[in-house]
Amino acid sequence: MSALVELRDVWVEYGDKIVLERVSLQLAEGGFVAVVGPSGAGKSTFLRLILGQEAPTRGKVLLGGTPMRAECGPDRGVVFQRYSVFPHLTALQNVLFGIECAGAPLIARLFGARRREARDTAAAMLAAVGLEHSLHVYPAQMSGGMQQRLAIAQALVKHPRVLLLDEPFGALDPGIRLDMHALITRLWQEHGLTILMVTHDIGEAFKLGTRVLAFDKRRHDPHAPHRYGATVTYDLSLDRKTLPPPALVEALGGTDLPQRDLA
Ligand SMILES: Nc1ncnc2c1ncn2[C@@H]1O[C@H](COP(=O)(O)OP(=O)(O)OP(=O)(O)O)[C@@H](O)[C@H]1O
Repeated sequence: MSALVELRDVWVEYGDKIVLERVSLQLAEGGFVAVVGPSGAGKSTFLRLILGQEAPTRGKVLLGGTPMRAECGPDRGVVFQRYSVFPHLTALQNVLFGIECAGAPLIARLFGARRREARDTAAAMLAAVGLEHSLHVYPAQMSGGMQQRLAIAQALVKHPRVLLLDEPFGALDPGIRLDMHALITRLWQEHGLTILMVTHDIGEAFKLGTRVLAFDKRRHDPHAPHRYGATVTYDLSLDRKTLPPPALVEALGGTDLPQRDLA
């Protein structure tokens, strides 16, 4: 069986600046892959490649064995750290909009029984993320955690083959982050999702991921930092006993022990 996502010797360059180089990897269906690396290592660029927002300058990106279309499709959902939701729409309207776009791409509006069905689906998705009492609330009236729950509902309602999360919990307070960890783990298990999550928090990566990818530069030219790009420096499949290698913790400038359950 082919991998859900495959990168073959992918490079991303802007002019003479190399951001990513020689990235080859496969992502299996059903995995929860956490992506870490120092700031500027190309983690978001990697996510944008899989989202179809960015095309490789060399190499290939395949989705389900076929070359990725250079556009964001409904088969990929995305949640960013902030601003993933439409501020002028209520929670229900935000999620409903996603269903209407998929069901009626030209006018983004459904009518009659189809609209009622879509409304029920949107309300059920909001209940699944714990927002059943906030259907008619606007994002500006919500806490950061509620907005991220809404963004996740909005992404999931289209049943994406891959859910891409770019620092989704980075702006949240520690307690709310723990609630969100529990939520995303439950949704991943219940919906059989394939998740790719960028995080700056190595503890979060090792707690949630079934696999951790670290991006960094293998080669440096101090006189021309743009000359070499980042690539995958660690690719770790995790079981419950896996701890981050000390060299990786040091590379990320962190000393925190991961919160992985080692019982
Ligand atoms: N459109 C662009 N033109 C030129 N350079 C770009 C462009 N987009 C990204 N870059 C550069 O690519 C590099 C990687 O950026 P990217 O945002 O992918 O890194 P990152 O690992 O996600 O960083 P962070 O952890 O700080 O969010 C950076 O040096 C950035 O300046």
